[in-house]
Amino acid sequence: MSQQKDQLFRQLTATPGSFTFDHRVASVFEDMISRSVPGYQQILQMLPTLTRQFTQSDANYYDLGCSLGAGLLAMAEGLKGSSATLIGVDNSAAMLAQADNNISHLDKFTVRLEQQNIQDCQFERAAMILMNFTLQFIPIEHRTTLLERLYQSLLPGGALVLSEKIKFDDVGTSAALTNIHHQYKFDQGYSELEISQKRDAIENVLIPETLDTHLDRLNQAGFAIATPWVQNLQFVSILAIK
Ligand SMILES: Nc1ncnc2c1ncn2[C@@H]1O[C@H](C[S@+](CC[C@H]([NH3+])C(=O)[O-])CC(=O)[O-])[C@@H](O)[C@H]1O
Ligand SMILES: O=C(O)C(=O)Cc1ccccc1
Repeated sequence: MSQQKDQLFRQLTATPGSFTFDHRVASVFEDMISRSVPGYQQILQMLPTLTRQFTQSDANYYDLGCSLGAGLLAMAEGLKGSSATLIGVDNSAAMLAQADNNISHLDKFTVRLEQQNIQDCQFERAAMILMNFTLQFIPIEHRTTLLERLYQSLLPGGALVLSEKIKFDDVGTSAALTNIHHQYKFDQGYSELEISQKRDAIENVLIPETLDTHLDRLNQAGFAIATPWVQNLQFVSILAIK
């Protein structure tokens, strides 16, 4: 990946809610997400194992909001030797242009990238669906319908891996974890100005919900099992099984 260091928020330019997945974000995204989301690498590291566990024959493996393709690469690693179709969906052309480059060596599998809003996609015969920090960008009122459609598209025993930034009802808990997260970003080399500008830019763009809201929605959608399997501060990954 020809990625650069994320310095997008060094200048005083960000306006509230201005964050978009344009070419500037795409060109630094790997660095941005690694230094902003504690536990991101930990989730990716375990994905081959999860994928291996949920492999089924003649099935599809989706990465929704695939960005640069990190989830597709991790799932492909778990699928070694099996016949499978990997499908990455993202609505950002800038992200997909780089993803295309990053996945070009995966010639053992059928791999497809689709530039689409995931709300408009058809899904079928899914053994595994990954939504690694993507649902948080979908308007709340559309999340239930989307998860119900994902559930319908999964094969019996299929898995949804849903990673999200979550919020907390308790003010004290929320403040404590937010402060540690800011300290984490500071320790990763972001300045106070960068941290506060990024916070403003993603306000009302990234809309977190509580863990209970996510688990309730998954149960409502029909999932037999829905459980967090990784949590690092306010970043949680849920495993839901049909
Ligand atoms: N409606 C939508 N339709 C399609 N794509 C969307 C939509 N909304 C947002 N996106 C896309 O979802 C991705 C979210 S980033 C995922 C990281 C990746 N999963 C990773 O594991 O590296 C997470 C983050 O930035 O916090 C971006 O590439 C958007 O273009
Ligand atoms: O940077 C943050 O504070 C986040 O919450 C995570 C994030 C990571 C990448 C894009 C948008 C949000």
